[in-house]
Parts: sequence; C-alpha cells; structure tokens
Amino acid sequence: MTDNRYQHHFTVSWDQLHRDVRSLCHQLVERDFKGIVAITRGGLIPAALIARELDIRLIDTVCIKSYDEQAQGKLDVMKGVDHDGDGWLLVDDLVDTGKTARAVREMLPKAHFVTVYAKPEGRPLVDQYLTEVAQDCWIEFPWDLGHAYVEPLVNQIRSPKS
Ligand SMILES: O=P(O)(O)OC[C@H]1O[C@H](OP(=O)(O)OP(=O)(O)O)[C@H](O)[C@@H]1O
Ligand code: HPA
Ligand SMILES: [Mg+2]
Repeated sequence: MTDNRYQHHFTVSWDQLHRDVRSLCHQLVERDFKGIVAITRGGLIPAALIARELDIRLIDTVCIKSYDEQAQGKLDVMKGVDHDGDGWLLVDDLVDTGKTARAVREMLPKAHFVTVYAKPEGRPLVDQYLTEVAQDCWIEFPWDLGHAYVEPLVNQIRSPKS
C-alpha cells in the first residue's frame, strides 16, 4: 500500500546501510553501554551491526509496530523492558513522524537513543542519528527489496508488453 505523504524514494543497499551504521558507530565508540535495546523489527539489523563494532553482547528488544507498508496505524506494543534505559543504547533504523520514538522514550527515558536515518518531524526525539532524509521521502530498506529483471529500454519503447 502506498501513501501520498511520500513523494520520493530513497533506496538503501546493504552496503550503504553497513557503511552508514559503521559511521554512526564512530560517534558512539568512546561511550560505555550496559547493552543495546533494539526496537523491532527495523532496529534489529542496525543493532546487530552496532553490537559487533562496539563489542556488546547483551541485547534486548522492545517489540512495537505502527506501519503496514506505508500506512501508519495504531501503535501496538507487544513487549517492553523492565528498566528505564539508564546506561543502555536504544536503536532503531529510522525515526519518521516520531510516534514510535515518543512511545519508546516514555518506556526508556534514560536510554541513549540513536537511529541511522531521521526525518525532520521525528529528529528532535533521538539523541543521535547519521543521515537526515526529507519528510516526504520513503526510505526503501534492503530487506524489503529484491532483484528483478529489467527489459532493455529499446524493447520497452518499441514493443512494450502490456
Ligand atoms: O517515526 P514513526 O512514524 O513512528 O516511524 C518509524 C518506525 O516505523 C518503522 O517501524 P514499523 O512500525 O514499520 O515496524 P517494523 O520495524 O517492524 O518494520 C520504523 O522501523 C520505525 O520503528
Ligand atoms: O521511510 C520509511 N521507510 C521504511 N519504513 C518506515 N516506517 C516509517 N517510515 C518509513
Ligand atoms: Mg520499526
């Protein structure tokens, strides 16, 4: 399902994501964290990469969902944690409207909250992020994409298949 709030697409490859997470880690490497809390599911992959770079073995999750493809729905919190986040690194792939971030911040007010990508509306809710993306841009993550054959241009123009 598409949403007309999003006029543009920003496609992130696995390589790009890995490079971006490593760049974010350069900003975190001097700090000590008790562990990581990943916001599922999008936060799981950056969390795993960050854990490797910062040598963190203790990883917990907050399980929360708000989107069905591009359609934002009611926030559904399936699992929280039993602490206030003091000394913990909280990780998500991105912050968009900030609805998810606001709910998780309330659960873990003392955590250090980072995302790889941030849009302007949600940006004030995180402590650190790597790359800002326009509010009307939908970020396509590599785990949602696949490779597909593309017909040569000349065939598309001269004998298009309906
Ligand atoms: O700032 P917001 O407008 O709240 O949007 C950001 C959240 O939306 C996405 O999660 P989603 O709910 O799609 O679940 P997923 O991580 O399982 O894909 C993304 O991973 C963030 O957690
Ligand atoms: O731009 C986005 N991309 C992927 N998932 C998302 N969830 C909220 N915004 C986005
Ligand atoms: Mg998410």
